[in-house]
Amino acid sequence: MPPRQDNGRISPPASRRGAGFRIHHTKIRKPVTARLYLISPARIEHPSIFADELRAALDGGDVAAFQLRLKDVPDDEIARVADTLRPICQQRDTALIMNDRPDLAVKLDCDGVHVGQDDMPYAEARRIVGPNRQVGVTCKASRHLAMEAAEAGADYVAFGAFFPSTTKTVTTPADIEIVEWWSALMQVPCVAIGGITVENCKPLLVAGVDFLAVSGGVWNYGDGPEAAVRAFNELFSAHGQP
Ligand SMILES: Cc1ncc(COP(=O)(O)OP(=O)(O)O)c(N)n1
Ligand SMILES: Cc1ncsc1CCOP(=O)(O)O
Ligand SMILES: [Mg+2]
Repeated sequence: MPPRQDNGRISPPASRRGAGFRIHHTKIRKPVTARLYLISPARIEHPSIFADELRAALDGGDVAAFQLRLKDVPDDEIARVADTLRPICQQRDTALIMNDRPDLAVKLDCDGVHVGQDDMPYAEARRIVGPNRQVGVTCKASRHLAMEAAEAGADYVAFGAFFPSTTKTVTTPADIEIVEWWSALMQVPCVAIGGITVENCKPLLVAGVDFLAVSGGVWNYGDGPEAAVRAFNELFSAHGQP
């Protein structure tokens, strides 16, 4: 007989656990000091080469989440990349978040999904991923969208873009003041995104942001991704000290 889990669902032995069988997913919880939420490059041509880059980045320090954001890429290619990167994230307790696609988040055993306003409503994403995976929602610069998403049950709300981004050029500009307002009033964690770098992130930390979502600021950092993650974490610790 396979072992029973607390919630009564049957789970196969660890040796036979594959995609879709994990019940306990890595959660993005409200942190005491800010944490890094890493976003993948939009294309990953060679998963095994990128796997080494990701390992190095995660060796630089704490990373709460890694979002697989592959744009205009066929599902089988996304699956190949996810299968290569999933164990790396799991070993380090970094939540693996699928961008745009709740169906793939389930199929590829991710810890959650991120949906934007043009992807699908929060409720639809939640229906697809169920209660145990995380759902984050893009709220751009809108207090209204953020309150709506949080009220509906989103695990985090994302504001931005705070700075010009070379990763996504068409964005809605957001003011740091929205982070200040959100973190003073709300318990649901907030993520800031858009052109964030080691050099420009300090005002977001001062405003009380929970997570910094960063792509170019890590992958294109002069001294490499590992140094970038280390530098972000040093800023988080310095900011967290009284
Ligand atoms: C953490 C986080 N915040 C915002 C976004 C942007 O999502 P969306 O508006 O759907 O744009 P695309 O990323 O799909 O181009 C995000 N991906 N992650
Ligand atoms: C997905 C997304 N949404 C708003 S800006 C952005 C890109 C984030 O990447 P970068 O950190 O390189 O600006
Ligand atoms: Mg999207």
